[in-house]
Amino acid sequence: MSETVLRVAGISKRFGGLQALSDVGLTIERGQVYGLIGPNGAGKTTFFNVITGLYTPDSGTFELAGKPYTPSAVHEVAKAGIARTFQNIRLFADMTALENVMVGRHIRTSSGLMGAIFRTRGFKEEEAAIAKRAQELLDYVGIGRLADYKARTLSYGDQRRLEIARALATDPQLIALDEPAAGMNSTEKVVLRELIDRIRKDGRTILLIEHDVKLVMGLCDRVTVLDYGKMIAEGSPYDVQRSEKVIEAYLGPSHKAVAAGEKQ
Ligand SMILES: Nc1ncnc2c1ncn2[C@@H]1O[C@H](COP(=O)(O)OP(=O)(O)OP(=O)(O)O)[C@@H](O)[C@H]1O
Repeated sequence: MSETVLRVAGISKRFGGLQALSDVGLTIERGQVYGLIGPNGAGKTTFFNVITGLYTPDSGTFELAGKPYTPSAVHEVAKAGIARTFQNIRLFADMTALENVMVGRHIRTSSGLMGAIFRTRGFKEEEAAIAKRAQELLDYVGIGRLADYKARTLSYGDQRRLEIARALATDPQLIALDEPAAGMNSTEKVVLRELIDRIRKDGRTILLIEHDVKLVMGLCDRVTVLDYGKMIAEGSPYDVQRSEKVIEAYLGPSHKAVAAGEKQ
């Protein structure tokens, strides 16, 4: 039986005179890769920012794993179980790859500030466990050998993978990836696709904003398409690619020919 991880409804967000989101809602089931696509400025990142507590919506209801949640603060949202990456990579540039992942893990630790100040035995044991888990996650995303390198020295593709490792470190119910393939070459995209597939197979649930239509259509179970802040389609990749509204607003007429060709 399917189990809902995220259910949001009626999200609206206005910036001055601009209605960035109008009555947007979606439901993501456990184990799905869910795609959010649309033209530039459609409201995808605003949606991410709302569900992760960076922006306060004007309206909307939120439920994570069956419990209502209020995305009021980023830290609280991470604790509740949503982790994310950013379109413009946000790593601690002068910390090592390992340390960056350890930071993600710290929201699940218990020793607290006093333990850190007095370096209690409990704190040291916890730190060792966190470092071990962080190394495992670096290995998992394929950059284990770079653990001791400063984040800023990593290639673009490796920095994106490091962001994913850091997000996974919080043991999220839902991992939200904001354009993970941006700036990647085709080889890096293949590796990324395999990684996202593996994360899903290992039981995680993923929300993906991505402009690479091939990647989205190949990976996602469901897709929502936004245009000017409104939902213009929701469904399987197969159906969404054939929606007239989506072709007109986003995919373009050449895609229509491709989709028609596939049917034959
Ligand atoms: N903090 C803000 N203040 C004012 N306007 C904003 C703010 N954030 C986003 N917007 C506007 O809201 C609209 C939606 O932007 P958003 O970044 O969510 O789109 P997007 O679909 O993520 O686009 P892209 O694919 O280019 O990243 C745009 O017109 C943008 O200029």
